[in-house]
Amino acid sequence: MKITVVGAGNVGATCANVIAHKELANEVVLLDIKEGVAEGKSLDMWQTAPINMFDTRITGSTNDYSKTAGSEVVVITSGLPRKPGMSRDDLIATNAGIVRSVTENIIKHSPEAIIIIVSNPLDVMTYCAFLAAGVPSHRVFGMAGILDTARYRAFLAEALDCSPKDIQAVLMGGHGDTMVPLPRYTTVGGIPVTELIDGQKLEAIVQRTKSGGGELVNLMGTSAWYAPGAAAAQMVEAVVRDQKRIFPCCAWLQGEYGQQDIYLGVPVKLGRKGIEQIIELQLNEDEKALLNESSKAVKEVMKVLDNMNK
Ligand SMILES: NC(=O)c1ccc[n+]([C@@H]2O[C@H](COP(=O)([O-])OP(=O)(O)OC[C@H]3O[C@@H](n4cnc5c(N)ncnc54)[C@H](O)[C@@H]3O)[C@@H](O)[C@H]2O)c1
Ligand SMILES: O=C(O)C[C@H](O)C(=O)O
Repeated sequence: MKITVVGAGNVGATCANVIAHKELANEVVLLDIKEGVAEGKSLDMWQTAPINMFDTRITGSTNDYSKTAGSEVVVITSGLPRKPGMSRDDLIATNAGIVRSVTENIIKHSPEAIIIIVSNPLDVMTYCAFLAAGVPSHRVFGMAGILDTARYRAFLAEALDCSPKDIQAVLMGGHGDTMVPLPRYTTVGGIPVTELIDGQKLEAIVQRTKSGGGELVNLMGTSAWYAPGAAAAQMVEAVVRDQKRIFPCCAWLQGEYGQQDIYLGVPVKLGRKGIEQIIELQLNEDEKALLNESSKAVKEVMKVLDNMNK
């Protein structure tokens, strides 16, 4: 088993580190365009192996895609992160070109790979990779929902003074301000969250979740990496261990939820084949309206990409 992580920046390096710690592969290749960065970080990580007791071999490469050949799973994190005052959508002009060329190189050397996109704006970069890869959509999907629900679950655990392990949640829509956390599908040890917290507090947590990425950008001057890296690694784990886990992921919709030809966050089953099932919830009218609003926002950014590709 060989896994490649493209982009050895904050998210990519964190993701590769988690993959190695969990021994999800025999080999992890970290690739970056910046001379020496991937080699340096992978050497540093490899030197933690005798301390942290793992034997996954981590190697680095400066843009030599032949080193990634035969990868079974590839995580793409290459691209600019946003700075305070920017939206994720502002990154499209730079990141679309990066994601397209990276995907083309990856698929040339690993035609059977499953590709997980992390670069922002997430939903549209996943669409961009899908177009560039020319492989079935169950093999190209994006990471956002695991991160967004992790934030939501962490905020709830704090408010309820309980373990985050006991909080289960679903969140749908695009990875932006229009994302749709779903309190009706949130439980704490099997108990509906609405029975444990008052409506106002819950609404405040929903709002904080929607701007959770921006909160961190404002604190750090760049975007988050520990939770994003761990979230992408959790998706890799579900695939390589064929766990058939149910996660919210950014998936290509062909009629599900009334959405056509769009990458959007929905609950899916993740296993060795990638997205093995899209799960359709019976949303109520309010939830449907929020999802439609989010889909509209993503479609607007997809149009920008389509115009760039003309
Ligand atoms: N989906 C999510 O939930 C989520 C979460 C966090 C970050 N992100 C996004 O992930 C991306 C990376 O974030 P980061 O914090 O790691 O940024 P970073 O700047 O720390 O790292 C990005 C890396 O990409 C590399 N890179 C640029 N062009 C490349 C190319 N053509 N080929 C190979 N490598 C290339 C850069 O050299 C850099 O090392 C950003 O677009 C960010 O917005 C998404
Ligand atoms: O907020 C960002 O720009 C990065 C990422 O999408 C996040 O949610 O942390």
